[in-house]
Amino acid sequence: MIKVKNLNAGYGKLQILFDVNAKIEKGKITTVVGPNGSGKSTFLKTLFGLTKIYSGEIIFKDKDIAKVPPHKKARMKIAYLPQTNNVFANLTVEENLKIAGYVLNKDKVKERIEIALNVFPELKDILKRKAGTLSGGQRQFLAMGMALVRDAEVLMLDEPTAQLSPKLAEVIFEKIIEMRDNFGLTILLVEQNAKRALEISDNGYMFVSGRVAFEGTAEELLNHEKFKEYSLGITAI
Ligand SMILES: Nc1ncnc2c1ncn2[C@@H]1O[C@H](COP(=O)(O)OP(=O)(O)OP(=O)(O)O)[C@@H](O)[C@H]1O
Repeated sequence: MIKVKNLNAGYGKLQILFDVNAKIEKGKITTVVGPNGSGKSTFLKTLFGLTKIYSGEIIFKDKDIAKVPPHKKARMKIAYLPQTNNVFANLTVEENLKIAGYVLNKDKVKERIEIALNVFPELKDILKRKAGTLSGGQRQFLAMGMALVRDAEVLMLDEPTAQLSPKLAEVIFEKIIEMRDNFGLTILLVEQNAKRALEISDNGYMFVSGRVAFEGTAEELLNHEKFKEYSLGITAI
């Protein structure tokens, strides 16, 4: 679905990603893990067009979209959910859902909101609440629901379980699985909760210092000696 070729990117002159090659397969969950500061978030931002790309290609549906700006990528059904500020705080839950579907016609928006509320029934009772007053978990449900309203094909999630209780984190992981299995979404996930994230994933990448240190099926990563050491905190890699 998305093929990343020899990607070099960063912020201004500060290069963060070095020669990254990756394949994000259609209808699968791909998780990026790695130590703090290894460039995981920068990778997602780069795919969405929010950093400076020095060289390399991002192939999506046979086209190089490396230079396509974020608003056009959104129209190409690529959704990016940053860690924070992923909803409009001053608008209600309902307004957020409606705004997510602004490019669709009215009937279609209604239909998509219904679909989103079926996946996130937790939102049904809080439709009139301002998004800024929601708990972390509710906000995450809303942000993911908005991506469903938009009918996104690719969903890039930056640490969706950050600061959530283990129980709520588990609910988010279940929703991610549901979005893959029931809607065929292609999901790219960055997670601190590396072990659990890989357990629900098909494929994985381990980033170290802005480079792909190793890659494989999620199972291969989970069983990789280096990954075991890293997740046990024995080595910083
Ligand atoms: N807007 C920015 N401008 C300049 N440097 C930045 C910016 N955002 C991130 N960086 C730097 O890029 C490097 C990689 O950060 P990034 O957030 O991509 O790592 P990460 O692997 O997602 O880390 P974490 O797990 O801590 O979120 C860090 O050194 C960080 O300080």
